[in-house]
Amino acid sequence: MPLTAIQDYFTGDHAICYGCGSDNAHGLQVRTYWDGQYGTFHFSPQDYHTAFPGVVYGGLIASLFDCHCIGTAVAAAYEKEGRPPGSDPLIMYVTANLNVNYLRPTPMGSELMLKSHIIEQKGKKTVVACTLSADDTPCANATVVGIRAT
Ligand SMILES: CCCCCCCCCCCC(=O)SCCNC(=O)CCNC(=O)[C@H](O)C(C)(C)COP(=O)(O)OP(=O)(O)OC[C@H]1O[C@@H](n2cnc3c(N)ncnc32)[C@H](O)[C@@H]1OP(=O)(O)O
Repeated sequence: MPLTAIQDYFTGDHAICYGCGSDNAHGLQVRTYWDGQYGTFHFSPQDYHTAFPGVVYGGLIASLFDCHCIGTAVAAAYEKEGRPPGSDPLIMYVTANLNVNYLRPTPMGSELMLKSHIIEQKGKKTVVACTLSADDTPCANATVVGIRAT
């Protein structure tokens, strides 16, 4: 697994995203570690991320999927072009579609693991699938359609 997350290569206007921007002090700080096959991200929900007692808020989960999957699309695109991550010209994707299945309540108090992989890379479009697990139990999964913006 790389030591640097794909989002850590982003600067300026590309580092202000609420989900993953390193310059956004109020953001979620999503970080995607891409190993060429999977993207991995760990997140520990805080007390204020709750929906109701003991259960993580679903909108937060959607946000984690969103930025982690877009980060996966960006990292995989650099790899496909044989270029170092973050190198110019910058590769950036935006979310066209985010589809989340909530399989069971996601417990507060556990570290969450998101694991993503590429389903399709074709033209401007990349489709990414991701599973969110707590204590090795899948709690939600998602499919994200990313469209290349730059
Ligand atoms: C360095 C990094 C920095 C990164 C800096 C940090 C970035 C963090 C990113 C966070 C993620 C976000 O929240 S991004 C913000 C939320 N998203 C947005 O605001 C995007 C708003 N929507 C748009 O701008 C537009 O609709 C686009 C760009 C998504 C698509 O418009 P378009 O360019 O006209 O696309 P178009 O040519 O028609 O379609 C291209 C392909 O995508 C498919 N497609 C288009 N829309 C959809 C859709 N909703 N659902 C499924 N598939 C779709 C088409 O079928 C086609 O597939 P085919 O025929 O080729 O098979």
